[in-house]
Amino acid sequence: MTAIIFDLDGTLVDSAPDIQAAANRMLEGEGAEPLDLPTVIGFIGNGLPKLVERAMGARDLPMDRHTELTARTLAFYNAESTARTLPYPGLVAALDALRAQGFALGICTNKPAAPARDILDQFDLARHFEVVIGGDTLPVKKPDPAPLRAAFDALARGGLYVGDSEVDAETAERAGVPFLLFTEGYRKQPVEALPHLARFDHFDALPGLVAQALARAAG
Ligand SMILES: O=C(O)COP(=O)(O)O
Ligand SMILES: [Mg+2]
Repeated sequence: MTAIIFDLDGTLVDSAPDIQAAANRMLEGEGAEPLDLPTVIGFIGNGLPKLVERAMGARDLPMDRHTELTARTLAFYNAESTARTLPYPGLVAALDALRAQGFALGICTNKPAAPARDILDQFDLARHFEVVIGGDTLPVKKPDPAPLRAAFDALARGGLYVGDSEVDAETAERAGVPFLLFTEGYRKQPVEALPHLARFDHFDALPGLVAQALARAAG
């Protein structure tokens, strides 16, 4: 049996507006101007500590202040991680179809594991996934391949990675795993710039694409 591991932010759920709200509450506390949504989307992908660093921009940020602001942003986010977040259209039907075909599903995200699980619970998605590796599950984050390898190891099988970003494409490449690119997420560059076996713009297409991709990866 094959495993399919998914990224979370910008892949399964459009979560940027809640991330923006948490970042802006932190910035407000610092007396700083709020960030617009495209700017925040550009900061997503390398995990929350990196997002806080980017949100604070050129401001002097010693390590203990960074730790404190990251904790504060995470607390704001944990308190409200789903108010403005939505799964992408067709997601549940695609997950049902993949599980009916016998695939084991998992998550490998740079989002901390606690809010990742809250989001999965809130949208009744948790039942689809046998493993959740968050950005704070291991000492390293994507694009280090270790979190993705840990997800496959937990399911004791190989397979495909599905994600939306440069970070995901690099992670898959470094892990030696075929990558499927969801094109409606938070990617910064054109699709051609990201190594991928195949891509899709709606979850209705995913089950068929997985079958094709596995045939191509095998052939
Ligand atoms: O938390 C982030 O920066 C990105 O999260 P993701 O890995 O689910 O896209
Ligand atoms: Mg993502």
